[in-house]
Parts: sequence; C-alpha cells; structure tokens
Amino acid sequence: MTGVTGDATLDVTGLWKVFGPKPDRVVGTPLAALSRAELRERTGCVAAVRDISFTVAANEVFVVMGLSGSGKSTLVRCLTRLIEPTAGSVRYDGDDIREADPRRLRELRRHRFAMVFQHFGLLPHRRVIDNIGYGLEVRGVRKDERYRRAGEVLDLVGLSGYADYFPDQLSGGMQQRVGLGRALAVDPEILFFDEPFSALDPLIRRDMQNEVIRLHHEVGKTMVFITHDLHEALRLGDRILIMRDGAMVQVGRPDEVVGAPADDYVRDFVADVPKSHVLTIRWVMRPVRADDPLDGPELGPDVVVRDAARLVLGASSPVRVVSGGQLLGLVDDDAILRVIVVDDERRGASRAVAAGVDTAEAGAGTAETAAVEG
Ligand SMILES: Nc1ncnc2c1ncn2[C@@H]1O[C@H](COP(=O)(O)OP(=O)(O)OP(=O)(O)O)[C@@H](O)[C@H]1O
Repeated sequence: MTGVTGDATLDVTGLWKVFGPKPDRVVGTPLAALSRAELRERTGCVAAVRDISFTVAANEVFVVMGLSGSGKSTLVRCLTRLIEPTAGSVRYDGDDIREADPRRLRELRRHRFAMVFQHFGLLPHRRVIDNIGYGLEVRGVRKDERYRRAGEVLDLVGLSGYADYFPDQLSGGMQQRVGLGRALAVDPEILFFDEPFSALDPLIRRDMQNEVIRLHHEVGKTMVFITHDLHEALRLGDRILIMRDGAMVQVGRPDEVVGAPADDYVRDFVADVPKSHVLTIRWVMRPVRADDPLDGPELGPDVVVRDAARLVLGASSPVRVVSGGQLLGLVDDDAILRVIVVDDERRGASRAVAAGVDTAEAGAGTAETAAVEG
C-alpha cells in the first residue's frame, strides 16, 4: 500500500466465490460456464459470486443491488476478506488485498475500512458514546481523545444528548445511527454498508437514506452500499451494479440503468420507476435542426427531467443543452411531456391494479360514462 492518497480506488477484477467441495476446480474450467443451478446439481458447489469486475472511484457511492440470494453479501464480504474469494483480484490503492498478510489485513480493517451491518452489532452493555468510540479503543486511542472524537461524531449523526443511553433504550433508527457513528469515528477511507436499513420501517428508512446522502456531502467518503431495494439504490448510488445469480448484469449510473436497461431482467426491475425522476435531459434531447431558434434558456445535460420541466414548458424556444461550451442538443415541450405522460400512465395503471380494477375495464367504463353523459 502506498499510504493515504485521498483518491484511492477499489478495483475488482474477475472475482469469484464458490462455496462447496473443491471450489478451485470450477473457475477457469468448462464448469464455470454452467448456470448456478446446473453447477450445483453437477458438483454440489454454489457459485455465489461469478466473475465480477468493477472499479469504485474515490468518494463515489457505489451500490450493489440484487434480489435475495444474488450474491451481494458474499461479494461485499470478499472485498474485505471476511470471506476468502476463490479467484480474481481486489486491489485497493494499487495493492492486492488478496495478498495481504494478517497484519496488513488488520491494519486495513481498523484504519481504512469500516462496515455498517443490518443488525447494528452494537455492544449492549456499553453506552452510546462508548459504542461510537469502540473502534478507536481497539486502535489504542487515549480515552480523552476517544471521547472528544466520539462526541464530534455523536453530533454528526444526530445523536447529541444520547451519549449516556444504552442501545436498548433507543429506537431501531437511532441504533443504526450509532452503528453509522461507530463506523465514521475511525475516519475510514471506505464505508461498506450491508443492507443497513432493511430492518427499519419505511419512514425511518427514508430518514436514514437522507442521512447517508447528507453525511456523504459532509465527509465525502467512498461508500459501497448493498441493498435489494431498487429505489434505495437509485436514491443513493452514483453508480449501481445489478447482480443476478452471482453474476453482474449491468453497472451504470441510475439514469443509465433506467434509460438503457441491459436486458429484460433489468427492464422489468426498473419498469415501475418514475422516469421523470431519474432520467436526465441528456436522454430526451434531440439534435439541432437548421431552422431551430437558438435563443432558448440553457441547461447542463445532467439536469433531471422533473427539475427541467418548469423551465422547458415555460420557455418560448427549446432549451439548449450545453456542456463545456458545446451545444449538445435541444429539449422541447414534447420531449418532457412524453416522459411525464408515461409516468402518469404507469401511476394510473398501478392505482387501478391496487384498487383491483382491470385497466382495460376501467378504460371501457370511462368511455361508456362519457357516451351516456354525451
Ligand atoms: N457459507 C455458504 N455456504 C454455501 N452457500 C452459501 C454460503 N453463503 C452464501 N451461500 C449461497 O450463496 C448465494 C449468495 O448468497 P448471498 O447471501 O451472498 O446473497 P445476497 O444477495 O446477499 O442475499 P440476501 O439478501 O438474502 O442476503 C446464495 O445461493 C446462498 O445460499
């Protein structure tokens, strides 16, 4: 390792984790091409992670998303070697974590990485302040310095005034704030989150997502975040890796995943996402024609459709999409309305389904009523 650079990347290449008898015989052989189910039938092995490669940039929030059993937890545990990978490399700041000796691994886990789990993992007989300072204690930090730092973090995670409480006196959301605080106290370079909010009810969950977004703005850490919830992934992720049966299906920004799903699996996954909330105007702009008026207002290509709507619909000329002084295209009312209408239809359809009404029937009913009224 080359010391703290502040711009260290996490590079994962060809990572595999095979559970079961003689896992080494799978990778690099024809067995690797079998589906997960076939492999299990033929060899008794489970390929939990299959040939995954990606790079997480410094300060990026990288989300790994997939249904239960897709391999997310195994993948994130391989990154810190809580689970030993079967093959591939995990390089952090240039060096291969798979080759780190136990001392080096300890150093990485204590100083550079921190994990936040679903079941907070708090020490029940310790006060909040001592739970937050736990990682510092393990590092041998002096008591007064530990309390100073833990006190700062307590405020940062919104728990001022709770220093002397015990975990079981706190709600689930607050306990997870303690978990978050404990991870932040050691000032790690990467935070790994393994489904941290899945046990929380939806409103608290949303609060905690906002908290992560706020903390990311404030402390700017690299974050690797595991979730099975697409909406959580889209809210938090700079980029999202979608897994299925251990393999990588797509990796991209939220607008790429929603705007250009890699296959039918992802398409089905994102079908219910309101497009106007995720797609940027880059996705709806059109090329400039010779007779276009070019006196409309200007926006960058990464403005989300919903946020651009008012300006576009209120302008008398199309909005110019400009990046680095270059005119990339134009956005007019039609482009915005197309996306909004699709969202509206989708909402209407899901309301009808929720109410137990067939949409075709509902449509027929409306036509009938109109005819009678007419
Ligand atoms: N220690 C193990 N031994 C054998 N198989 C395992 C082991 N751990 C995980 N698996 C299998 O590997 C696959 C991936 O599991 P993993 O827990 O990583 O998925 P996940 O996407 O995190 O799911 P969940 O959200 O339910 O935790 C599953 O089929 C699981 O049964």
